[in-house]
Amino acid sequence: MAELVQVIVDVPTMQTNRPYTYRVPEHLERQVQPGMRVMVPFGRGSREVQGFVVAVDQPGEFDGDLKDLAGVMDLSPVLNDELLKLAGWLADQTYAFKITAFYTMLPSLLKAQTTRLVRLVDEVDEQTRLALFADQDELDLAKVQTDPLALSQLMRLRRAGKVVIDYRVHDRARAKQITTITPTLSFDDYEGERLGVLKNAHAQRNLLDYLQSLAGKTVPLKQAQEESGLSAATFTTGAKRGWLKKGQAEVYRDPSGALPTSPTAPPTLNQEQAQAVKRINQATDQRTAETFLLQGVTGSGKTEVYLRAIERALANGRSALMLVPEISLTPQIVSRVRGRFGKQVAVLHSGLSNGERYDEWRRIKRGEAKVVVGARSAVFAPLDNVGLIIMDEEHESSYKQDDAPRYHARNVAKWRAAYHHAPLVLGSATPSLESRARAATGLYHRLTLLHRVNQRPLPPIQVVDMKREVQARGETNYSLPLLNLLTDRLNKGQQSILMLNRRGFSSFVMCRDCGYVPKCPNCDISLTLHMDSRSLKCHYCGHEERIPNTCPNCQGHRIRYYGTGTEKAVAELQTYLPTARIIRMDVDTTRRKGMHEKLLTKFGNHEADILLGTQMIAKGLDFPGVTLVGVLNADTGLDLPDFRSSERTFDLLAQVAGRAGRADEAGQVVIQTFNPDNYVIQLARAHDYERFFVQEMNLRKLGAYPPYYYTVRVMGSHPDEQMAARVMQAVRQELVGQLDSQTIILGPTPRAIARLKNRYYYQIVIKYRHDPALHARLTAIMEGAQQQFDRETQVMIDPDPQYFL
Ligand SMILES: Nc1ncnc2c1ncn2[C@@H]1O[C@H](COP(=O)(O)OP(=O)(O)OP(=O)(O)O)[C@@H](O)[C@H]1O
Ligand SMILES: [Zn+2]
Ligand SMILES: [Zn+2]
Repeated sequence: MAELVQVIVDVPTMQTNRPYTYRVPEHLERQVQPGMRVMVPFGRGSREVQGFVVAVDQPGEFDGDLKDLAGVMDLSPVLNDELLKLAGWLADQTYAFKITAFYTMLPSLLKAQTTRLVRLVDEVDEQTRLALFADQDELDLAKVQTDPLALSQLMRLRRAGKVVIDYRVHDRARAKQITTITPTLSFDDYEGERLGVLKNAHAQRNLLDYLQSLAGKTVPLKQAQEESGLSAATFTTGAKRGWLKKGQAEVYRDPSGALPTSPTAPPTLNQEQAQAVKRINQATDQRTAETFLLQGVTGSGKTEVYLRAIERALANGRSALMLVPEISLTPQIVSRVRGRFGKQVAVLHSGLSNGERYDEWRRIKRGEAKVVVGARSAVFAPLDNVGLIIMDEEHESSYKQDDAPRYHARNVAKWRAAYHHAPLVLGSATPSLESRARAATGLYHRLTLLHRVNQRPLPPIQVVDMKREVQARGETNYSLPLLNLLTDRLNKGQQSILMLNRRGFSSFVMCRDCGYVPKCPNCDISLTLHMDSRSLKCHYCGHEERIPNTCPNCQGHRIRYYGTGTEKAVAELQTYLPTARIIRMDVDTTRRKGMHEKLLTKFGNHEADILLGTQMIAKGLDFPGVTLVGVLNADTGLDLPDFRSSERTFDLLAQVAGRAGRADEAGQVVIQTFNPDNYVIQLARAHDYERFFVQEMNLRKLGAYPPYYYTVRVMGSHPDEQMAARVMQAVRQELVGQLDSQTIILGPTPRAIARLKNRYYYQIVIKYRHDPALHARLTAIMEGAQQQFDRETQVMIDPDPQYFL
């Protein structure tokens, strides 16, 4: 009767996307658990690959054909039961390989082939210590793989918490160590030692004084040197004389060490906030997996509501997960959460080094961090006993991952909330239409914050028609009304924020005279510019036309690729306002780590008058000194070939306008546009999300777009363009007639970036309302693609795509 395990191997192909059975060698029996990584022989030649144990079977008859596990990578599971289940669901929902789903949940350090070090962290009996570790306090796990006795002893020590396992790729990725010193003698014994020290050996005498003052306490060597003023060499001498013991302590890298974390006293909640907190806390207490939509205008104090709700979850002995769109863009939120909950907070985001990320992940896994703040992938944080999940700015498209697994963090959050019986709070000033619609049908519980805190008004918005400005003064980024207000703020010593929207840079054309943007005659969305073929294409239906020389609307000759750079905008502004101190913020100036925070801190300290940046400045900033916000080009983005372009533009305008007048001084907003009458601009000007919602829903209904329809995109790629097109034609044929009568299949069309890494991409878009057969059909198509065509064929499926380019 041999023990058998089911293993998903790290061979990401369609054929290997299922568990393989392995026999557990005798010395590992009853040691291997689901969620552990193992090494297994695989395929022809039986090379060793990494894999994840997904199940341990009841001991069964030994089957001679089965291979043995080659070894274990972990002494305890890296994925718990919840995350294992979640991975299975994720792979299925997003049409991804199971192995890809596993790796998505883990810090990248655990993905690579790493050296695994077992380290002693507690006293063990001398015999075991010598036998296993010789005179070291760490050992390479690979070296004892073939020693059954040693392995089982280590697993026992691991369960007793006496050893930990560390992964080493490069040195910097290890758990960070510092040297410590510990006094070894009693106060009186140090007095005795004094007698043996030469009169003029001042350093050693001072060392004895210092050691006495420690009263047995362990301190970092660096701190000891600073406090005593003694050199490292003196401490080494002390160690040789037996006065102190040197040791190693593990410290966590602190990814947000630079952020201010002054403890903040919570303000008294206003009535709207209190009401929202009360409802959420009720659900937390009663452990109901209810979804709330917290719809609060900018500056209404949503963050404070989150903090109070987290407080309640913690008070109930549970943990909390808070998702934010992109942490490096919202350092202020992180510092507020840290300010409230201190060391209990772990921060996860893409800007961390591998080592930092791994440290934070371990702190969470060990239960040392109970609150996790992080961007998209933090939704997989290995928290136990989750009592609350928050998703700030829930409408942000960055919550959807573009690569496999193509998941939306909102759906994962929902799954985990249900698993833990915890409420999920979706917060936004401008909810996604999907979420707002669900709140309308009662699926979500809607909570509103209609007013800014302290009843400050939302800032008035002036819309400036740039067509007239450009006619009167020639090409410029700055209208007269905006320049006048900027000058006024400069004179008053107040600050301004200017946004240059670069979304969709150069990917469409627009008439500079009348604002006309060519649209698809079939789909009513803007056409995408293809420079290679000098044509305009529609990505839904494949319609194609030449770039016009004259404007079909006004017969003007100034058809331009739309877009303008921040650098140019700053230079132009400086000519109008030579004395203004301007900070430029875009991908170029924030590429270096920490620069984003630095620039914001500088602006916060009023070391600059104007912050000019791309849409990265729109989010979450809370600067009391800002009384003017200007949007230089509201149109960019408005006419992108995407049914969500209006929604995104509205969101962005509402967000950026929300940065003005958050403190005592009233704010003012200027929106420059070539389309002043566009309903998106008009409703943003009126701060009227609710009317925008109603109007946009009507358009979505007419166009059969989400949230009335679900969408899924099927992409096929091949090194040969003909083949890529043929594959997608065939996929279409397989679906036609097999789906619900209301289901719509569009395409195939070439993708905007039709060729990537020497592969050609074609896609079809499927729109459906209710189609129970679709999921299984698509899964089958993906699984069968390589057999049906050739090995070079790839079929990828993207459920609910955020972009269609
Ligand atoms: N009850 C309160 N009393 C006084 N001040 C408050 C209260 N609640 C929040 N604030 C303060 O009001 C400001 C705005 O709050 P907050 O940033 O939470 O709003 P928000 O809704 O998250 O805004 P946005 O969506 O624009 O980022 C913050 O400086 C916050 O400290
Ligand atoms: Zn025109
Ligand atoms: Zn079209």
